[in-house]
Amino acid sequence: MTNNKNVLNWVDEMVALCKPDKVVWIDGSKEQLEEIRALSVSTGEMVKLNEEKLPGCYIHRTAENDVARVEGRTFICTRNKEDAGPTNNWEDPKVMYEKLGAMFDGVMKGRTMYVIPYCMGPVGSKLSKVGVELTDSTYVVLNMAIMTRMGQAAWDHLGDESNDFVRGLHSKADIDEEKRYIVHFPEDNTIWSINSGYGGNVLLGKKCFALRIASFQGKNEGWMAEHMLILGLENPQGEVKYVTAAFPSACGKTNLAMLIPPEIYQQKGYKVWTVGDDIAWMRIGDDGRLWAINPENGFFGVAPGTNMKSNPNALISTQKDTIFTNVVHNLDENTVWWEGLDKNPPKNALDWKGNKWDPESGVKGAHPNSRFTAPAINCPCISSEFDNPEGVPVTAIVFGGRRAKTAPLVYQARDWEHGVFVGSIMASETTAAATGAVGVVRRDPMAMLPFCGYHMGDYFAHWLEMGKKLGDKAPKIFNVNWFRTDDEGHFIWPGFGDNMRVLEWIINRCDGKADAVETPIGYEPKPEDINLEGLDIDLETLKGLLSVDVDLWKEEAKGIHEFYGKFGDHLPKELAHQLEILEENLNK
Ligand SMILES: Nc1nc2c(ncn2[C@@H]2O[C@H](COP(=O)(O)OP(=O)(O)O)[C@@H](O)[C@H]2O)c(=O)[nH]1
Ligand SMILES: C=C(OP(=O)(O)O)C(=O)O
Ligand SMILES: [Mn+2]
Repeated sequence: MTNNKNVLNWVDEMVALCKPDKVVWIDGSKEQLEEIRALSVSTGEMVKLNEEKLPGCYIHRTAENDVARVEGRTFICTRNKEDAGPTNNWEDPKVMYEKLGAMFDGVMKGRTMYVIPYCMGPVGSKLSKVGVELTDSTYVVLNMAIMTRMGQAAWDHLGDESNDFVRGLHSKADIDEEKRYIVHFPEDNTIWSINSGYGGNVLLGKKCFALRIASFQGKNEGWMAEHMLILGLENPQGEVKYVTAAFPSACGKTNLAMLIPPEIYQQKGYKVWTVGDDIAWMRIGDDGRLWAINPENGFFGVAPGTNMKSNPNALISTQKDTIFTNVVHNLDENTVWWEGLDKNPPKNALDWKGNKWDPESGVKGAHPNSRFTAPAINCPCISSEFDNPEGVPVTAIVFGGRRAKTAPLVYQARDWEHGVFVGSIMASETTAAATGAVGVVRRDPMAMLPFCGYHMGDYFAHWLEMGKKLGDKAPKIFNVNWFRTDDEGHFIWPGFGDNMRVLEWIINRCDGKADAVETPIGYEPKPEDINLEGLDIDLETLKGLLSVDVDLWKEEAKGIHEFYGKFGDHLPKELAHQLEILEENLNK
């Protein structure tokens, strides 16, 4: 399938280490994938769902202790500890290779090793990169087949000589949490993942390659790998402007990427097109603008809360050729269910643990981080530019997170440098996407805290550097918060489709068509410039959503000082200066 010696030698080496009984090279053909599906049904790894209602769909359950990313067991192994920075777990690569080498030794005895070639990004694009994942899990093969452009095309993209591919090794040997490791060796383009079967830990093209390894490559090669959705907003004249947005895991990327505008906007002819829902790779184009591609080929979305009202495009995307993980299995219909799908939980069903489930019991049927893996081509609003090797030009970059108070509905950075500051001080409540407490506010710069493959201070410097190169062609930078709550803890802003009203202001700002007011933290809309037509939110409530509480922000500034302190002399002086400006503004 490939004559690339770099690939062949490395596969030989890993086969010698893992000692599988059999090695199967994945060509991505329909026949081969169908065989693997049948195999995975025969071993109980997956259950085939109702072919009439959910054609080509399967359900899978992970182990109960293996349902989310494990940040405490995720490592960046650079030769110098300093290069991994204060926000990553680190170990000496030699020590880690030895330790994990012992765990991988013979781990695939009696098992099959699958060799998965995949291309991140459109095949043939200058922005795309190849990875190879070796795994003993058919679930991984079938998910990678949805999430990436997998098979022969990837070998063709790589060519016979290139050594520029990411070497991924995964085994699901033992599900003991204490033996679980998700390890990156960015200097060797290598990822080793052992003893997990959860998507974020084992679909190595996604967070491991497309963010952690790629961010490191981007720093060295002059581009950016970001935890961002990409959407195209079409106006009534048929012009499309592209927006990227970075929100932490389970904070609304997939939903915003597939937004359906409210009725009044649809009537005027506004549309949103999805280019990507999780990851953006961005380079400066020949025209000096920033261009983005989505390196993925599918959606690994959070199931709970997805329904025909909140996100019909996502739900429709899951109606065929989809793999569901850790959702409720409706036994009468052989279909799936999750909290927030509809008001009719199935009576005869298994919960995400595989136990008989009683919807009246008060126990959740689906895991809060249960997921669907759905092909991008299923999405009714997939962009015509999805496969464009050039990508799309970015007009605006949006940061955001879950904040019950502090952050207003939307504000704009004064310039790129201030925008980098705004991204760097992002904070958000933790979610079920990673193990650990949920709802605790933590700093998560650019939504990259768990995904930056090098020193985060140097990452900020890279952002500043990109801004210098982009000059006046740089996208405008904004911050949003859909999650402000009232005194009873209810979300004030309706969110979802109505986020269109905020996007409209953002695009109008970029076009020089909307005014703004200056606040201590940046530019905000004049309340009357946010269209509230058809909403039961009055101008006073909107003013509340836009308010900047100076006392809260003074506290915030203290927190930023503390956070910045971690980065020592890696913190760019521009950001320290921006913090001074913020404090001056707050004390005015
Ligand atoms: N209140 C509110 N919740 C939202 C909004 N957008 C998404 N969510 C919820 O946030 C959770 C995660 O959303 P998702 O789009 O899957 O996040 P992702 O992991 O960043 O892609 C789901 O429970 C959504 O229903 C919004 O605008 N407002
Ligand atoms: C795949 C994941 O992504 P997200 O929640 O950002 O969609 C994850 O966090 O495991
Ligand atoms: Mn998502």
